[in-house]
Amino acid sequence: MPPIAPLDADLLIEARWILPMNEGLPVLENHAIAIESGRLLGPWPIDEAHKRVVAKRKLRLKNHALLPGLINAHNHAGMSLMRGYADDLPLMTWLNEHIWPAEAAHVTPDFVADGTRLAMAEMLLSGTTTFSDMYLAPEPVAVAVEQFGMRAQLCTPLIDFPTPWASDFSAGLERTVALSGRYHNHPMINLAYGPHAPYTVGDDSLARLIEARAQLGLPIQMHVHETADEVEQALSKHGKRPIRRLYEAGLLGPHFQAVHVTQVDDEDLTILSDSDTHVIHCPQSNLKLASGFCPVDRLQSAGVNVALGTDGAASNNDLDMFDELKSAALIAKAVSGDAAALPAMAALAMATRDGAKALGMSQRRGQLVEGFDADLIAVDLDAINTLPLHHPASAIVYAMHSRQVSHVWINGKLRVDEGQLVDIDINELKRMAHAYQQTMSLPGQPGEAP
Ligand SMILES: CSC[C@H]1O[C@@H](n2cnc3c(O)ncnc32)[C@H](O)[C@@H]1O
Ligand SMILES: [Zn+2]
Repeated sequence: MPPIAPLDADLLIEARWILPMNEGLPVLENHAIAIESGRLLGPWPIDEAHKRVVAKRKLRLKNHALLPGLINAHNHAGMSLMRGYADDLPLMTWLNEHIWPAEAAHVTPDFVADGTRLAMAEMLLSGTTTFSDMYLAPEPVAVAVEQFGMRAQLCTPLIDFPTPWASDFSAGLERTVALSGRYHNHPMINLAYGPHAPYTVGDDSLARLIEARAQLGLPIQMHVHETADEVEQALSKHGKRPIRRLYEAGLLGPHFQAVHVTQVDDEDLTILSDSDTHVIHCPQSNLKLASGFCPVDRLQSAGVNVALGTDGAASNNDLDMFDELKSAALIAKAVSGDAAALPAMAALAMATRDGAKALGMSQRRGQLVEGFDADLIAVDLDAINTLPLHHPASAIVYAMHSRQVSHVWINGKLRVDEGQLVDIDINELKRMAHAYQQTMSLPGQPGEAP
């Protein structure tokens, strides 16, 4: 047998554990993985890796686990500047009386860019490499995403009333065409349509969206069945539940990402499963707005792909996907009455492989396997709260804190090194957030008697 020619690599990472999140691969112990030109090589046992790879640099992470970068499948990144702005309210009061008036008063393209930069710093430090965003000015978000070196699906805001972005739904569709021309085949940015919700998008607009999609073929992300009230009001207004209305309009399918989905009857379940529609679960936002509980176990048992998102920082109030996946795992057990529901590996899959599937990226992201994009993170498990360590997935999901994220690579580039952002001035971001705190100060807060 002729000797195998060694492979060149930019970096070889040795780790105590690797969680490839591939259905055929177990958790690997004392393995190494390499990065070459933004792609992954390996993984192999450490000894074999040294024989196979000639690397420009090597990194030894002896107490760490490597896993795919987390995928936050639903966010409104610009809303980070509204963190804590209107707490302890139900969804429609929160939106109608607080958030939409605040957006009308404060949201400009600069506000969206600044809020997105703050959000991306928080997401990078807590291990997110890809996020989906639906907010009021996708153009400055795209510029900020390129600056920070993250990956994003940008959902263009489409709603039946004027926004700072577009005068109406049709104008939003036209701007989507322009944006998709600019970012077609972009390595870091994907576009999607972001019709806001069934209660803000009428039947005419749904029909226009279907016509428009026939040309661009983009995915669609929409808030759907967020609360019981939404479903009841739709029954009075349209005589059918929103999932049936969207299905009859011809909108559902493997390109459709339904966010929240706390209300699911048997017919909804059949529609979602038969149409291969994806569900994006946002457990902490649903808890905080008292919106309800997404029946993750029932959906997954019916074959529905469920991804995970934080929603915006105004309803969460953070963008920490490790925190989110722990909440998802615990709530799934309580809601189904089954402690075996959503075990640790399945919760991690929701935040990685299943997120990639929902966003149409599963051929290249969400797993640590040869040829996939080098979007990966290291977590240091040698901490008081993760010892003793019987199983890395258990430690990561049930005990770890996101401050244990030590390294983040996206497209092979180091974005977090030893827990610090690379090439991003965190103090400048803090000063910017403080400045918005002054200009957006709320009457009577803080310190006002309750
Ligand atoms: C059209 S841009 C997005 C729009 O959505 C609003 N929003 C933020 N969080 C939620 C939520 O949980 N349900 C419904 N709408 C939400 C946001 O404020 C923007 O106006
Ligand atoms: Zn949302």
